[in-house]
Amino acid sequence: MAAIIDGRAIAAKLRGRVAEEVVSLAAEGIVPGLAVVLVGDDPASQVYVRSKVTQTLEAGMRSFEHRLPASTSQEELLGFVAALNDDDAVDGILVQLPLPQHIDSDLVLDAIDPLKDVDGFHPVNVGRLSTGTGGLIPCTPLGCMILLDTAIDHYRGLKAVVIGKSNIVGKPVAMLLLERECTVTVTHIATRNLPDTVRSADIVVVAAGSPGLVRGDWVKPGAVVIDVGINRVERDGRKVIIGDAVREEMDHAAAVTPVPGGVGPMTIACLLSNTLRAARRRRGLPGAVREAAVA
Ligand SMILES: NC(=O)C1=CN([C@@H]2O[C@H](COP(=O)(O)OP(=O)(O)OC[C@H]3O[C@@H](n4cnc5c(N)ncnc54)[C@H](OP(=O)(O)O)[C@@H]3O)[C@@H](O)[C@H]2O)C=CC1
Ligand SMILES: Nc1nc(=O)c2c([nH]1)NC[C@@H]1CN(c3ccc(C(=O)N[C@@H](CCC(=O)O)C(=O)O)cc3)C=[N+]21
Ligand SMILES: [Mg+2]
Repeated sequence: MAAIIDGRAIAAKLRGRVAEEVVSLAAEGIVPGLAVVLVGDDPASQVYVRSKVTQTLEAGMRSFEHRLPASTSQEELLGFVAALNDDDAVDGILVQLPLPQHIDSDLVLDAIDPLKDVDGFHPVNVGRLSTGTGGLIPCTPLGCMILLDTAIDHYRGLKAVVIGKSNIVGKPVAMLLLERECTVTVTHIATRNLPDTVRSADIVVVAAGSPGLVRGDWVKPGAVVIDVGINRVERDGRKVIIGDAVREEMDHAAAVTPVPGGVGPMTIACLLSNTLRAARRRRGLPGAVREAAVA
């Protein structure tokens, strides 16, 4: 039987460590603050933003929630981000994606102060990740690595296959695996013979947004499967959330992450840990939780 990696429990532990560090920073008069900006009323985004706000407050940090109408212009949003950059109470800025069609999200991400970019999406942080020179690391990839660490002792030389090449998951998780000296293959919609490519993997990270894409016979016995996919589907007349891998077919894997309760909760815990890290860094204090979690 494959081990089920308990993302909820691991995320709760990480949030607990963040909360402890927040307490010790408070003794120095520092309270980290996270600003979350939501433009429009995408229902999934509203759910995520609510969890982020609640968990930020539970960790003892300040939360600044900004809900802007879908009609917000690009100029207005850029002005808003500039104000958050200048606000000393704000250590982290997250602009929830996707943004409405009429807004160029690359321009918005470019406008965020890299030191406050807790999503790790600014080109400076993307560059820092690719050169291995510090910076803020995207939350979902970071969460994937923390979960992988529970199942893998030695990454060096392992074959990792990443399904998906997005800027927010596929590419950065591939960079982190490469940093650990895995041999990394990044696949996407044009990849030929995806099943055979996946069959060669010791580590599979799937972030395609395609429910049930990865079948049991794609997965080598003893491989570890990290399922990033969040798909809302109807099953037996009920709305449920499932991942990109068929969990029931993964018994021969060494370990798999469930959906829900796997990568999702880690994403938010890593957001809190990045906010703490940004708060420390901005004040010239040495690093925070991340070093301990992903050495
Ligand atoms: N758990 C969490 O915290 C998070 C979960 N997610 C979830 O992860 C999934 C991916 O998110 P995101 O990266 O933003 O999505 P994107 O849609 O931006 O990227 C999906 C990627 O998967 C590739 N892809 C899609 N279908 C296939 C297929 N059948 N075969 C091979 N490759 C495929 C696409 O290829 P191509 O580029 O060629 O089109 C693309 O590179 C979604 O379900 C999303 O909801 C996302 C962020 C956080
Ligand atoms: N700027 C930006 N940063 C993001 O990090 C970002 C974003 N935009 N846009 C959307 C995606 C998606 N995302 C998730 C966060 C938490 C869960 C999560 O907590 N999932 C739980 C609950 C799932 C549920 O019930 O909906 C779970 O998987 O167990 C999932 C997905 C962050 N994203
Ligand atoms: Mg895309």
